[in-house]
Amino acid sequence: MNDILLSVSGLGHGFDARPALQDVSFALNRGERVAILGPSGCGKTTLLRLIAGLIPVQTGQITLLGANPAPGTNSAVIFQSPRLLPWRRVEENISIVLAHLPRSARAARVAALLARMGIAERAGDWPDDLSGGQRQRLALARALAMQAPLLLLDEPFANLDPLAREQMQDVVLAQASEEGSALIAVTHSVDEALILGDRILLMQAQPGRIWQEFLPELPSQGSARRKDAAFYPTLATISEALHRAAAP
Ligand SMILES: Nc1ncnc2c1ncn2[C@@H]1O[C@H](COP(=O)(O)OP(=O)(O)OP(=O)(O)O)[C@@H](O)[C@H]1O
Repeated sequence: MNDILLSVSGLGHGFDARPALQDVSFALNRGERVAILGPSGCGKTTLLRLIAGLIPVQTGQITLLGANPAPGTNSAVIFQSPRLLPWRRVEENISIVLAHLPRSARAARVAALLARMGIAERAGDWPDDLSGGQRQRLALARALAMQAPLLLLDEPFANLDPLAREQMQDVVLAQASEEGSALIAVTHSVDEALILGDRILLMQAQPGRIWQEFLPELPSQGSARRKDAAFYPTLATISEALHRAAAP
């Protein structure tokens, strides 16, 4: 049974009359995970920002179904750089999005998220005193704290070392599963697309559009997928398609 959360239809976007996206349409079910893969400049970030409501829609329609009427509560975006509040301590950077909870529930939730991210002992520190990787973990914790039905990831693991990247991918996937959140992950990496997505939309540039869709059959979840027999053959097939998508 389909339970559609997001519908994107005939979406187009231009900057200074230069087309960045053209006729992008897809739907996303509740709890579904989609990776958006494509060469540099094909409009992945623009698509994500439109879905997040960070830039206004010019052409086409984006509908979040059954959305909470309070603005900003239906999706949580995680960017490549952390975008923290440097004048708030680590724990306050998370509790600020939990103002609707009673104080004790808020504290428990902040503590649980910091522990899950492996930065519990930094709760009382300033963000500027954290390492780059720890700051990104905090940004992930803050986005997950929102318990939004839709998580939007714009390469948030790109600046992490490979081990931390794998850990954070798995934490985000586990948390999304527990909350029943759907996920759209923008990435340049076929490996990351296969780890995060159950469905992969491959885009082409000039103008940015969806070119191919892949539904890899990988029984495991998260980084454990690398052990599935189909993982590397699927990676090879999609890498080849990505090269063709990027060809002039
Ligand atoms: N604010 C802006 N003003 C003008 N042009 C923009 C703006 N944002 C994006 N563009 C242009 O729109 C196109 C798509 O950009 P976008 O950042 O969405 O691509 P992308 O696929 O995310 O790229 P990358 O993988 O390199 O991050 C590019 O040609 C880019 O130069």
